[in-house]
Amino acid sequence: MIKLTKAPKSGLHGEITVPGDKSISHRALMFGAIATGDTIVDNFLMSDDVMRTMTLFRELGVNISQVGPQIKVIGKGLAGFTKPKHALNMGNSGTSTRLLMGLLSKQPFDMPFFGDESLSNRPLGRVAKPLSLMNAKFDLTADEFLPGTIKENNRLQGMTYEMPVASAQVKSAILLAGIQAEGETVVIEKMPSRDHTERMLRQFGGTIVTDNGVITVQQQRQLHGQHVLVPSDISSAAFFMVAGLITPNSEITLKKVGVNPTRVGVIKLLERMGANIMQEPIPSDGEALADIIVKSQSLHGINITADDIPSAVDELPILALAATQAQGDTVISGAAELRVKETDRIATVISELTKIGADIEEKQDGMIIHGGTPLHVPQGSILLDSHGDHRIGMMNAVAALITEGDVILTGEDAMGVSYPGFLADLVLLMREKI
Ligand SMILES: O=C(O)C1=C[C@@H](OP(=O)(O)O)[C@@H](O)[C@H](O)C1
Ligand SMILES: C=C(OP(=O)(O)O)C(=O)O
Repeated sequence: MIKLTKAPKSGLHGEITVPGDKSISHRALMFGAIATGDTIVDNFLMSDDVMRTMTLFRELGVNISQVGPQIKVIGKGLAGFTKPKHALNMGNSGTSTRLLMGLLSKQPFDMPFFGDESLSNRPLGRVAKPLSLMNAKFDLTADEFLPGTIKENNRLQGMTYEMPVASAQVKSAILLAGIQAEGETVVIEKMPSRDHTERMLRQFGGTIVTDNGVITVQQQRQLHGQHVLVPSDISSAAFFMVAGLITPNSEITLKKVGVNPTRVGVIKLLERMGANIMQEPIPSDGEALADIIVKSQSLHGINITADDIPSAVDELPILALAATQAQGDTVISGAAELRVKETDRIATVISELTKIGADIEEKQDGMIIHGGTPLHVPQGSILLDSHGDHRIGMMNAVAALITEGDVILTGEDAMGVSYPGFLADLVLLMREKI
């Protein structure tokens, strides 16, 4: 439990380097583990979810160590894992679970796996079904949830699969099985989702062809350990972008943020809301990087539709907060995926922001946010709860900056899933301007 005060009248000021990208850190461990030779990772994210993936690979016999500020993974190759002694604990992490169902779908032993309460309510049929078409085998609950078992299997068969949902986790699970399958594996995406798996496979020496939403891989003979530089996570930076925009008199610089085109939806949507967000590109051999500068500005409501969702899927809670401060209505539709994240993020965004005066209507696949509502605590103090969801916890903290009255955050530990030092960084920005 932690009490947050409103931001000072002088606003939020300073420079923040948010931690490494969660999606890319997971994948650096995965590719490092299945490659031969050493992989060195810079700016690796030490958060609860990524540490889960690290622990899982250690249980599979992979040597992973910290060398100064870097992480070193000694690759085992795809056939080098040893049978884990315990059931694999996936914690709260959807990315670990779904990607590893693909990556570990051709191992000579059964692997029981389980997760926490939230993860045990997230759908796995979306990966189990396509992977089963490739001859992978899973035992899951009748509803296709955890706990379950990734079954022993010695043969995968390539296939062509048209994705029914826009999901980088589903796409990545199929590709990570595809690189071990006989024949060709083709994934067809209607809407582009984050492409870190495709980029990293290429970086590790693999062959992959991407052509207008059609992604083709073959069985890969050998991948080679690499040096991976993880950009700062745009999904974490998004909380400070919105904080800077909606807190009067602010100016915040976010350093070396990953601006991969499949991830910059939050910037594009804020620009559509009228924000002027400065990007100073930084030369990079890998994923695109930029410093991002935001100043307080007025915003207006917009329509956010299905096409906008994949590149901003994790940023919708903080965008909803921005919309409460915009002039006019913001209509979010085609976002039913929000209902199957760490929480039902349509329900939890509404439950927390309406406690402090936001005016939001719930829709099955989104919400209508009636903007221009000053946020205030109706009486005494108010508890804003994360519901165990890191992104809801961080949204609550940013809301507190502009809320009149005493806001007490509960369940703030959840922030450690993607950004353990979030509150410390926020407090840094709140120091009076010198
Ligand atoms: O592939 C990834 O690293 C992720 C994909 C997204 O999930 P979906 O594939 O379910 O959309 C995103 O919400 C998650 O935080 C990370
Ligand atoms: C949905 C998220 O992660 P995951 O699916 O890996 O639990 C997230 O980080 O917002």
